[in-house]
Amino acid sequence: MRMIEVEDVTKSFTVRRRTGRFRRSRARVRAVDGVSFGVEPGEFVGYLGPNGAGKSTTIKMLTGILTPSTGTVRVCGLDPSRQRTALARRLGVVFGQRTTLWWDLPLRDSLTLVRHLYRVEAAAFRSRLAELTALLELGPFLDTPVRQLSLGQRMRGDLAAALLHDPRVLVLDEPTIGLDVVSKATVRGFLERLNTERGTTVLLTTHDLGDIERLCRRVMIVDHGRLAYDGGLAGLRDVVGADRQLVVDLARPAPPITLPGVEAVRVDGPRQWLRLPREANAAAVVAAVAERHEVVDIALRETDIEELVTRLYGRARDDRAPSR
Ligand SMILES: Nc1ncnc2c1ncn2[C@@H]1O[C@H](COP(=O)(O)OP(=O)(O)OP(=O)(O)O)[C@@H](O)[C@H]1O
Repeated sequence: MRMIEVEDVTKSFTVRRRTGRFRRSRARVRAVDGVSFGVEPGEFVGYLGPNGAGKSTTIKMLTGILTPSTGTVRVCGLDPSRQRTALARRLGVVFGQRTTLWWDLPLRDSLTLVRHLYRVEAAAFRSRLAELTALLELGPFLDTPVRQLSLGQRMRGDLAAALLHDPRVLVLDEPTIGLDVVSKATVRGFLERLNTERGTTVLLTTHDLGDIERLCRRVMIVDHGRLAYDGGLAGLRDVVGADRQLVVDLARPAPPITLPGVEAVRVDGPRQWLRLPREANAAAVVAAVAERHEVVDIALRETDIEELVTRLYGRARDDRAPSR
């Protein structure tokens, strides 16, 4: 059974717009527009898109907070909006922007309350709490009130709360937002282990491409409510048609290097940046450059993921421009 199944789902909202000084009209906004995808057990999937693309709306439909306007959603075989209580036992949810913990209670007491909400047995709770405390390094602040925790500590506490009942699927909305480098690394390392060692299925929305590169074997990119891409990171390079760059350090400054199919896109003293088409044989280009010039150092760079995603967002917009 697939862990998540989304079939031709749309979600529209009615919004009121000012159309004149005293006039308002109602308009329908399609936040999610015909999205379909499936997630298999044990997958780790990234859900990316610019602001307002429809990510949070999708997550809310997966967790049962919102009901789709049309189409069907199944998580662990259940209809989230109709079987929310049954689903809660199989699903963990973390929203980076808000906490599910009680501000005035020490973290330990908050987690005990969560234990009762999910009806986790005392023995299972003890061993699970001990395990999560070790993995997320909660020990030093288990007895601190939640309001006194740093953002990174609170996020680790929220992860523990979402996972106390050992759900099969974990849905995360921006779990690393605002975290410093060390906290990010802890959270990412934890999620990676959860997925590889426990087999928990994870769906993650983020604007942080570092999260995606570190964790996700598959990415879905949504733009204007539609899926613009669904596949591996390597495939994204092919879809966007990304070039590679050869950075060449010569012994001394020289005019821009020209070779068939290769273009010097930047020259800075003895350093030149050459654009290689994807199909070019990098070894042959390196040999040709070395034959003509005295080369001190050479590096081959793939277009980074930030650039790929920016290009894909731009392309999705260009595709739609004529119909708007
Ligand atoms: N309750 C609502 N009522 C009206 N419009 C809404 C509502 N919720 C979302 N929208 C609109 O739906 C669209 C998608 O919003 P959504 O929050 O899903 O985007 P997002 O991809 O999560 O963005 P971000 O990265 O900024 O969180 C936006 O145009 C938003 O204004």
